[in-house]
Amino acid sequence: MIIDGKGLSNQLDSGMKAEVKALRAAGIEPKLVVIIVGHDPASQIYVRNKHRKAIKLGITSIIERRPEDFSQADLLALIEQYNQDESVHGILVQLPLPKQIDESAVIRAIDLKKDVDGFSPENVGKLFSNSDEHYSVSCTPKGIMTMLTHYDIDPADKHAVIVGDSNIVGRPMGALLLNAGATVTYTHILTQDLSSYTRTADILIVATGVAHLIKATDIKPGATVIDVGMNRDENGKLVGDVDYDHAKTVAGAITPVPGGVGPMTITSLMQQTLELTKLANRKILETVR
Ligand SMILES: Nc1nc2c(c(=O)[nH]1)N[C@@H](CN(C=O)c1ccc(C(=O)N[C@@H](CCC(=O)O)C(=O)O)cc1)CN2
Ligand SMILES: [Mg+2]
Repeated sequence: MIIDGKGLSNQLDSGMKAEVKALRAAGIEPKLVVIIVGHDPASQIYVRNKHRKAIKLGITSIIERRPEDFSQADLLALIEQYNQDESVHGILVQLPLPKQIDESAVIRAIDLKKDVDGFSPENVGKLFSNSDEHYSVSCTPKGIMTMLTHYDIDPADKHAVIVGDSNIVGRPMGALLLNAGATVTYTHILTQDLSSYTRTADILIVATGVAHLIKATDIKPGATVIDVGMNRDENGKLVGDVDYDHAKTVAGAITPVPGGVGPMTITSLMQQTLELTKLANRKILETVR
């Protein structure tokens, strides 16, 4: 089975469009600000994709582009401007940032109520403690959970193996799967004999940025394989971290690249923008209801 992230993403649009329409009818304009510093070509594509999806759904989208040599102080000031702007519900700073900027200082500067990426220490803490309170979650792992749910792949009592220990994908992914009842194994770049772990995975999440790291022989027959990788091969073609053509003959379910995880990342961003919009306006929405 091929897990069609792009198709699911498009399928979820109509519900979100209706939600935006209802918010606008109540006088509420959902608004997302995306800040991008520098000229990383992949980031330009992702930001453009986010903007297009927002416009399609009726969400107001502002893109703030700044040059490669933009200072941290100026970036913090720009974030503070939007923290103060009550018309803005979500603020996202596209990663990676140029080297002169401290990513964690930038993430901490974003108002918690507008942290649509779920990267703040408070949101991460709530995720890892499986909090009952509202929190945003990193959009890629959230999108993966939405795909698993849609395809009736229940993580409960499954062995999930995470390859790649990033803050954006690997670490929050493991927490979400644990919260859903999976037995989770985190691997690390220092893990020896990686395939001895991957071969025992019922759900295998791969997010390393190493093209074709995972071969068919590294996969347990019937496993669900989620490929978060986005690499350019020698011909400039976009390929994942999984050797898809061979892996799909072994896996029970697998995401393609492109058209798998990427579009669902953007769907999650839109969902969380709407959640934060509703939270910021809950008093108004209570009286409308
Ligand atoms: N502030 C953030 N920065 C980054 C995040 C994030 O969630 N927040 N995640 C990644 C990049 N990312 C979103 O920003 C992202 C990556 C890929 C896609 C996507 O649509 N991929 C398409 C292919 C696009 C292409 O042609 O290159 C696909 O997989 O089909 C969307 C968003 C790092 N930074
Ligand atoms: Mg913060």
